[in-house]
Amino acid sequence: SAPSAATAPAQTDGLLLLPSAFSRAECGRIIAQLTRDAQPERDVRVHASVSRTNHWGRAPASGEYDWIFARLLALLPEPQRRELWGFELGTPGARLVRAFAERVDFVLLHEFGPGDFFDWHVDTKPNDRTARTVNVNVMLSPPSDFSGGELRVGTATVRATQGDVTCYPAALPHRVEDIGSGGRFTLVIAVRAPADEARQHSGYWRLAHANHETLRTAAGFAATPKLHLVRAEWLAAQGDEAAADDAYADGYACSAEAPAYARRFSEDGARLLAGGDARAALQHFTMAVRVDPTVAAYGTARDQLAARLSVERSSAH
Ligand SMILES: O=C(O)CCC(=O)C(=O)O
Ligand SMILES: [Fe+2]
Repeated sequence: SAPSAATAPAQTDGLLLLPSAFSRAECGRIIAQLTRDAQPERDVRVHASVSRTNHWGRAPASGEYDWIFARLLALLPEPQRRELWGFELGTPGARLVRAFAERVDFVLLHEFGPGDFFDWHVDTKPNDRTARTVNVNVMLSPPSDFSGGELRVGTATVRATQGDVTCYPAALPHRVEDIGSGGRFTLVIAVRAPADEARQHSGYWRLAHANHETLRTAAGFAATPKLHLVRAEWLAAQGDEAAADDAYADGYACSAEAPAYARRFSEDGARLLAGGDARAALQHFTMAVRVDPTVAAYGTARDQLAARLSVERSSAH
């Protein structure tokens, strides 16, 4: 049988840890169960910044994973079972496991080998219709099996050992550090709300937004283009286009390709101007200046166009 959690789980705004939830043998059983049926799927997307192998599980309601769900629920104390970042993980009683299974969007075994990684991302944003809420992450490999590969969630770095479970909101930026050597297996259990709208009323977005704001002040944020990009997409999903543009600009500006991005904005702006769309051109010139303030010509182009537009505006009155 599995060791039980020695201490009550620690929950911060972004993380809930269930140490030693599964024994070594059970971790092996999970890997065997998930690699038995499905064909592995190599998932390498440069622009989504991921490199890993997926082993997709069967339908969560199939009953195959009930023993895993039952363990998680047994280790979750009642208050957190009822409310984890605004969501209940099932109703108490005999139907607890079945109710939880209905809340599971998918079960997925991740396999990371040497050179694999998973850059900063969120798994859900406002209005994306996924209803995703909580990610449950079971570390299936012992630390001696691989180097690198730490899970980072918001400002926290998770030092999980085999059998440990980490729960966190799917809307909080997270990342798997590059794997140096060996193999890293994790089981991902993606939990969702009964309906997408439920997240609106639960305070889920409010909390997620607070987490994004906290992360923004963390060391390393300012110089990490991908974090700015994730933040920009988050703000855009919330409908805050102006703040999103600022975040995009910050992301381009701190990337190694900043001069090339700025040149592209400048060229696109010139094209838009030639095509008669002066407003959009001004936006592009403004981005060029923000992304690479060292090129004086971008500032000149922006200032001249801004002056011209303001003259046109005042003479129209
Ligand atoms: O730890 C992992 O393997 C993946 C983490 C992740 O991004 C996720 O579970 O959504
Ligand atoms: Fe994720």
